[in-house]
Amino acid sequence: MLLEIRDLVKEYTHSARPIRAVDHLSFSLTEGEITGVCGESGSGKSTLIRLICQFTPADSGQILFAGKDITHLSQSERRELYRHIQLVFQNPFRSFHPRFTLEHSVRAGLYNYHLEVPEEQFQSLIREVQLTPETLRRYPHQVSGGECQRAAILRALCLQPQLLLCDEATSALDVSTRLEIVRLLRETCRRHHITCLFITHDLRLAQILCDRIVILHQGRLVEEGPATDIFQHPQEAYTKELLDSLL
Ligand SMILES: Nc1ncnc2c1ncn2[C@@H]1O[C@H](COP(=O)(O)OP(=O)(O)OP(=O)(O)O)[C@@H](O)[C@H]1O
Repeated sequence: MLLEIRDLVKEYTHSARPIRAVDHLSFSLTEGEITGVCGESGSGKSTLIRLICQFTPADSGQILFAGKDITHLSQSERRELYRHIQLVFQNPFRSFHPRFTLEHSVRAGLYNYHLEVPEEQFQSLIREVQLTPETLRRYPHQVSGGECQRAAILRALCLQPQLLLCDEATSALDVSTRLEIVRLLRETCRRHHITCLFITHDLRLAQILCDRIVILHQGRLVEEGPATDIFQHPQEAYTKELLDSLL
């Protein structure tokens, strides 16, 4: 197992009514697999990502990465962790500095970790994400959402992460671009043996992309299993409801 979530709990207490966004959640990610975490708005998907990345502290439970407890890390340990766990966000434009070219930002990811990718390999990765050196020399406002998201995938890829976390990484794109990015993610993860956690409310995309599916509802795990089982033989009423809403 590359990532294990064990009995994880996160409650937001500063609102009038405390909200348990993640409620005794347990599941794990097998190395090299793409797991889709699916649920409606408010089911706790983004909170889960924030907990894994340590953007917010867990109340209880454990997160293990490659067997190591990463639930509560120091700042320097967190920095080291981010080399191995890369994130692709929903809005590609917000994940790049507007005053730097895409290439500058992609290479900065490497400088930050004192890493070097031989130029030939860098050019090959650019081709792999179906960008051109010319597009990379542009600023974020000079490229399309799809191109910007490809650059975000390239930036992650350059660091050779073990785990890629995608938080609604295709939601801000139009339908055909969404499919292209999903295919790119699938091919890239397979080729580089990257484990992927793909957070989405879009079950159709999860069906195309994912090996395994975890269904969340109000912070709880409703059902999990191989994607084919979940889509062809859902066991839980809530999963059936979600699938019926696709028809
Ligand atoms: N910072 C916060 N403070 C208080 N409540 C929060 C906070 N962040 C999220 N919540 C609440 O926690 C619950 C889970 O939210 P979360 O954003 O994790 O769900 P989600 O499945 O990612 O939803 P969406 O798909 O709409 O982004 C929701 O009820 C939300 O209102």
